[in-house]
Amino acid sequence: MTKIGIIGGSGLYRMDALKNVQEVELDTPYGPPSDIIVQGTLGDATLFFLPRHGRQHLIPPGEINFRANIFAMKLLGVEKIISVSAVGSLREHIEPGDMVLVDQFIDFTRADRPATFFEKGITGHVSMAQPTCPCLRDALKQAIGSLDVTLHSHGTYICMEGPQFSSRAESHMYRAWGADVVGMTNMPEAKLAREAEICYATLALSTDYDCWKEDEEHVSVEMVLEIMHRNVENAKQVLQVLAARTIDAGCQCGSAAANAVITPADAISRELREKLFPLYGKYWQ
Ligand SMILES: CSC[C@H]1O[C@H](OP(=O)(O)O)[C@H](O)[C@@H]1O
Ligand SMILES: Nc1ncnc2[nH]cnc12
Repeated sequence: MTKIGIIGGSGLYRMDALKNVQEVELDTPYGPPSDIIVQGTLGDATLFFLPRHGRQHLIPPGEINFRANIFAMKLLGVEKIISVSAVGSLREHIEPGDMVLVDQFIDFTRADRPATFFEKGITGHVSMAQPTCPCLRDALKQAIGSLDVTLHSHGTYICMEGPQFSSRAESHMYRAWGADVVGMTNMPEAKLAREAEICYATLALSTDYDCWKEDEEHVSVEMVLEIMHRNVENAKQVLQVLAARTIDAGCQCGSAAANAVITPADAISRELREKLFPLYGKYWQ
């Protein structure tokens, strides 16, 4: 059975459709993940659901322990992660309620978000040229195709620091930089998934026009949650359809770190090798 991790964002805190549900409480070398992970079956897949802000939305974007979340998914054997995220639209044609299959990111986070597993005695550089998994995106595209939802099958997500929403000048700047949607959470999540050799794709739900569009009301939490409540069932439906299908395995995500580590294995301390064994042990046998 394919093991799929779902990282739920604003407005998606549970997945009631899961069968054979078990709650998994895990710890990682980086601390505990955002919440208990709910494991269950859906169609032909085993799903692991983790709300990135916690079930009660206690964790703001800048305080999410992204390393713990991704490491926990790896410990559970997750091979593919779908990030479900609320985003502001930076383009007229991406309307609130639309879905966007993000394929590129701009990391504009600025505070202290630990963004790598390669530190303190090991150096590695993975490629982020194609930061999302083409096979997983394709499977999501097919699944969304069966619903009555407007889908944009490409899009660049700029990850801002937050937690405040952007100023109008920033919103215009993101547009000038080529971003299509804005959010606060997909970085460093996507980078860490790549380092952990887990396929990653973002199912973004457009909830607002941020604040660049002067004929529209500027974004507010109320607006985001209202649109999310109306559309979260669609996102769950997509996951249900996806879980019933076979996802093409032709991507390179599972070996993303194969040639990334510069530090020779015998120069990495035993302690560090033990810590990172769930991620890179296969290269150190
Ligand atoms: C509640 S509005 C801002 C909030 O929503 C998005 O969260 P997520 O990506 O987890 O759905 C955005 O990134 C902000 O964290
Ligand atoms: N306009 C916006 N800016 C940042 N994050 C968001 N999440 C949803 N809408 C957003």
